[in-house]
Amino acid sequence: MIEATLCFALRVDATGESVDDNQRTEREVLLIEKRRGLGEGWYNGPGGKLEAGETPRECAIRETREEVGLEIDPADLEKAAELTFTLDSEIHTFCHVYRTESFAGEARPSEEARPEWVPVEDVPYDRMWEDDRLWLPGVLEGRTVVGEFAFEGGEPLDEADFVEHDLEWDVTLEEGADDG
Ligand SMILES: Nc1nc2c([nH]c(=O)n2[C@H]2C[C@H](O)[C@@H](COP(=O)(O)OP(=O)(O)OP(=O)(O)O)O2)c(=O)[nH]1
Repeated sequence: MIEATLCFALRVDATGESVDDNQRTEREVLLIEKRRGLGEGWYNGPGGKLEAGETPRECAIRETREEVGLEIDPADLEKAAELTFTLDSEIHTFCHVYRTESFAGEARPSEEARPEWVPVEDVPYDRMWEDDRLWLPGVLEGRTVVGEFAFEGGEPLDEADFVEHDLEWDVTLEEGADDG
């Protein structure tokens, strides 16, 4: 089983667009266009596989730094979801999902990722993993979720068929003892 992470950074953008002379503010999420590996060409949050000895929280922070150059304090990461992806009835990947509204630095591209701030209302679900439209909107609203997503058709996971899912919302997500 692969253990992996995703990290969704959120900010409020004052667009300055006037609606009846009121300044409109818009929440934005930092997505990446993945340049290689699993999910290449699709949008996702920064993230990736845990390295040996690393906690999920440390992994989410490292991957966000490596892929887009933002620095996040561990205390500012909020656990938002735990997602299990099965492939042909076996657990393929367990993914820890975090969100944060506090970070330092400006997003910059890397070999793995092209970052893009996207209005939360305009997330390009048609260019993402098929299951994301089921859980990411709630996560971006601040909810928590535990989900299981079944894929069939053999490796690689991103070419398999998404066949069924189960979601439990607004759960308390326990942090592991080493994932403080
Ligand atoms: N949003 C979303 N992300 C997913 C799904 N399934 C899935 O594995 N992921 C994530 C978990 C990981 O963050 C990422 C895959 O890990 P990765 O980016 O390290 O994979 P890779 O093959 O590119 O590995 P590497 O070469 O960088 O080592 O994709 C899904 O259905 N939706």
